[in-house]
Order: sequence, then C-alpha cells, then structure tokens
Amino acid sequence: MFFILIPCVAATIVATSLIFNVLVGWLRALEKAPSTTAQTVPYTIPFIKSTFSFVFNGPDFYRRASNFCQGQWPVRVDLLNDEVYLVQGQKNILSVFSNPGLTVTRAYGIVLKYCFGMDQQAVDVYVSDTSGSRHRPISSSTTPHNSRVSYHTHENLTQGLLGSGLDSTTQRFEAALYAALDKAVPSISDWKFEPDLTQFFEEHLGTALLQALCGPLLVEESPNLVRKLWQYDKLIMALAKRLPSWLIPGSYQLRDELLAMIMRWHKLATELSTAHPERKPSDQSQADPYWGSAMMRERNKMLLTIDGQDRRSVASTDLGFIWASITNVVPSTMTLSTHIFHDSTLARELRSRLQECIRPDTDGVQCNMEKLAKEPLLLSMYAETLRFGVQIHVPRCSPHQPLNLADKIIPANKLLLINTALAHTDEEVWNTRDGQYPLNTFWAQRFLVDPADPRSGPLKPSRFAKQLRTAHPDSSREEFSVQGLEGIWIPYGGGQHACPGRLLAKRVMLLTSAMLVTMFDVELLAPESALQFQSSRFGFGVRKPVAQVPFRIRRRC
Ligand code: HEM
Repeated sequence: MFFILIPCVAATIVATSLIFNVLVGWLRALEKAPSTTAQTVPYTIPFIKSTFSFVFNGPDFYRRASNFCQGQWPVRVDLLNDEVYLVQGQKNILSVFSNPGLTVTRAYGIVLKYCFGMDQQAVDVYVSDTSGSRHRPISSSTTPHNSRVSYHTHENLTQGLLGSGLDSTTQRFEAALYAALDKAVPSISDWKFEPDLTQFFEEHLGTALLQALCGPLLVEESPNLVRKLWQYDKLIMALAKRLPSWLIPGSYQLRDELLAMIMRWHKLATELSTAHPERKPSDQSQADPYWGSAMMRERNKMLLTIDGQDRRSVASTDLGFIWASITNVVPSTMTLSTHIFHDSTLARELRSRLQECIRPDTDGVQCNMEKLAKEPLLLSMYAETLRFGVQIHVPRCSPHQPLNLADKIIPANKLLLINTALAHTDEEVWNTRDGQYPLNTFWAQRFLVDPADPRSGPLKPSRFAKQLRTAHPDSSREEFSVQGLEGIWIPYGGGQHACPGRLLAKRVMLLTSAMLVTMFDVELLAPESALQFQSSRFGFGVRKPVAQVPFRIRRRC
C-alpha cells in the first residue's frame, strides 16, 4: 500500500506543479500582451450598470472613473443598452482632435432630439451623416451630398462666426450692449440696487448677443424669448436625461413655446425678405434687417434644402444654436465680472490698465478690440474663468473604423466623450503654486508668466518662464500665454469641430468686462458663501453661482 502511495503522491505533485507552471506561463503571457479592450468602470447593479451614476451624478462618477483608471484612459462606461468611452489625458485628447475620421453628428442627433425636440425623421439624417464636416467626405462614407448636414452647417458657421461675419457681429454686439447698459443704469453717480447679478447679465448681455446674432426682429416679435430661454436652460438637464413628458410636462411645454417663437420669426423674416429684396445686404459683413446676419439667413435656406428637414426641424436646430450661443458665454462673462468686482484692488488695477484700450466719448465708449485682446491680466482672467467654469462633454464618434487610442480599441460607431472639467483640474499638469491656488479655486494670475519667476504660469514646472527668459532675456514684464496648453486647456473643444463661436465668445467676455469696469462702480452685496459656483449642468455647460448675488451699481461716466 505504502509503495503504491509514493508514486501516486509523486505523480500528483508533478502534475500540480506542471498545471501551476502552465497557469503562471499563461498569466505572464497575458501580462506581456496587454489587452486592447479598455477597462470598464465597475458597477454593482447588472442590468442598470453605470447608467444612474453617470447620468445623474456626473461629477462624482468622473471622480470615481478617474480614481479607478489611474490615468489609463480611455475607460469604458456600460449603460443600459449601450456603452460610451471616456477619453482624457493630453496625448489622447490631441490624438482625438487631430483625427480627420471622427464625427459629431451622432451625438448632435441625440441632443437635437431630446433637448431641442427634433422629430425622428430629421434626427435620422444627422445620425446617418457619417461624412464629417470637411469638404472631402470621410473616405468610407456613402452619405449623399444633400444629406451632408454636418459639412453644410459647419461651412455656414465658419464663414459667419470665424470669417467675414465676425467683425460686424462684434460691432453689433458692442452697440447693443452699450445701449442696454445705458438704459439699465441711466443716472450718473446715484447707486442703483439690483437683487440678482445672474438675472442682470442674463437679461442685458443675453439680449444684446441675441440681437447681434439674430437681429432685432426675433426679440421684437417675442419679447419673452430671452427670459424663457433662461428658464428652459434650467430645465434642459431633465430633458437631456430623457425624462418623459408626463414627468416633466413644464419642460416640454416651454420647449414648444420657444420652438413656436422661432418658427414665427422664420416665417416673418422669410416673408419680409421676399417683400423687400432691395434691403438684402450686398455682402456678408452687413447686418440683415430681418435675419440679423447673412449667416442666419443663409443657414435657414440651406437647412431647409437638406434631406429630411422641415420648418419644425429647422426651428429645433436654431433653438440649439441660440442656446449654445448664449447660455455658456453669458454665465462665463458674469463669473469673470464677479471675480473682478469681488476684489476692489483687482478692479482698480484692471481699470487703470484698460485706459489705453477703452475710453468714454460723446457717443458712449470707444473700444479698441485689438489692444484689449493684448491686455495680459484681463486675458489671464478670461482664460482662468473658462478653466474654472466650463464643464462640457466634448463628443466624437468614429463611424466606420474602430479607433486605436493609447493601445486600446474603441469599436466603430461608439460615442467617446472628453470632459473639459477633468482636463482643467488635472493636478499632474496645472500649476497651483504648491497648493496655494488649488484648481477648484479661481486664481486671476494663473495664466501670467513672469520671466523672472519660474513658479509662475499655468503649467508646472513652468516651462513657459524658461522659454520666455530665453526668447526675451531682458524682459521683466508678465505675459499671458496659452502656449503648451493644447489638449490641456480645452474650453472650446478642439480640432475641426472646435466651437465656431470661440472668437466671438472671447470678444464678448473681454468687451463686456472692459465696458463694465470702465463705465461703472459695482459693489457685490452677497456674503462670501453666495460666491460659490455649482455644477448643475455638468457635461452640458458652465458653473454658475449657487445663490443670488445682490449688488449695487453706479455710473462713472
Ligand atoms: C464661453 C463660451 C463658450 C463655450 C465654453 C463653448 C464651448 C463649446 C464646446 C466645448 C463645443 C464643442 C466643441 C467640440 O466638439 O470640439 C461647442 C460647440 C458649439 N458652439 Fe460653443 N462655446 C461658447 C460660446 C459659443 C458662442 C458665443 C457661439 C455662437 C455664437 C457658440 C456656438 C457653438 C456651436 C454652433 C457649436 C456646435 C458646432 C458644430 O455644429 O460643430 N458657442 N461650444
């Protein structure tokens, strides 16, 4: 018996060690050949997966995803019946922005449907446009020319907002803003009390910008539009979460009211343009009396000729455009102004620095945009406002081929999202001056580079200061720079699909702050706690003050 046992035990030991060795070999092989599948953010409820936490608690979900992957982006997020991929990190972001094969239409189709009420037939045209927005379609795409909604829309926006239409839109905006502020605070030297800074900006800045873009007819015909747009902005997250109309009837009703206003404007502007062809401006740079700009007039004509679109769907597209044009730049400008007026030393310093750029004259104020756009402190505050406040998911999709990113494969036709807030709070790259200015706080001088101070500048350790010292060895002046921040500071997204309103948005923010600080004294009357900013539109917009900020305002000139 004993003799039989010995060979059995020996055989078992040999077999076990063989199996063990094979297993170890496999595991080593697996380690050597890393998986090309992105890691999935863990979830606890099988059927629901990550849906609730991703949709309803974005900031926390992103924090968790970031802790989970430890910088190994992209990660996969499993949702009820689909998956999305989160992409972060400078290298990945730059790779996505420079990839000519990626589109935005799949994401925009979803947003147009759920947020802006577009019907399915029209949405299908967006979702199935896989051709991209360049003149030459993406190579595997078979989208017919007349269904290339992304390309046609992009051409129109580029011309109107980045090309020949930019200067005239800026001039119309400047005039409309001055008129609005002049009317809001007419009397010289008496303080005027205002209960809410947010409301003040929404009403005056919002209306001025809408008039500059769409002309006076829209607001004259629907004087409630701007107020309703801000109410709708508060409800848009519920629509984005796809809650049904029986649960949020007010949101659906408000959206229908806004769509009806836009359709009325389209109808009237079309009729008046036809009745008065002589009033049509001769070139892009002039205002159109009914459509506001050549861009809006041409856009309407163009969208109506795209397959599957009708008057109602074009109203949805314009509601989306109006919402995108107003609801990020207005709160951002308010945040910038809040930081200026919160610190009287800063307000005084800025006022004196801006004397060369903006000065009162008999017709209002004379502003030199070129000089304004070179003022380092104002520029630093502008850039910091967007770093601090913009919390947008920038979407892309590779419609035809799987996408290879950081050795992971993202399958074709899946949505990938880059979040600006995560990029803007990356402790690895941003300078906090050893924790003195944490990334969840506003530091007006973060984007200023002092050649004599290696601890200055937005990045750590300050590569800029070194470069500046080499380029200008005798300079002692602080300079503003976003050099080296590609894929790190991304408030406007990037690449071919970067926000077409970015130049106008910058001008709006600089001009409005310069005008306010030159024309007015402003005292914020809110406690420090009200000057906190919340993320109720995480993924869809910018941070806003948590509470009402009462203030008093007095004219200086
Ligand atoms: C602070 C202000 C603004 C911020 C932070 C902002 C941000 C963004 C971002 C992140 C995107 C997506 C970009 C991408 O996919 O790479 C976008 C798209 C867009 N933005 Fe802005 N934006 C601002 C102001 C404006 C203004 C003033 C306008 C219009 C005058 C505008 C019009 C648009 C439009 C039409 C799109 C969609 C473009 C397309 O069809 O591809 N935005 N914006």
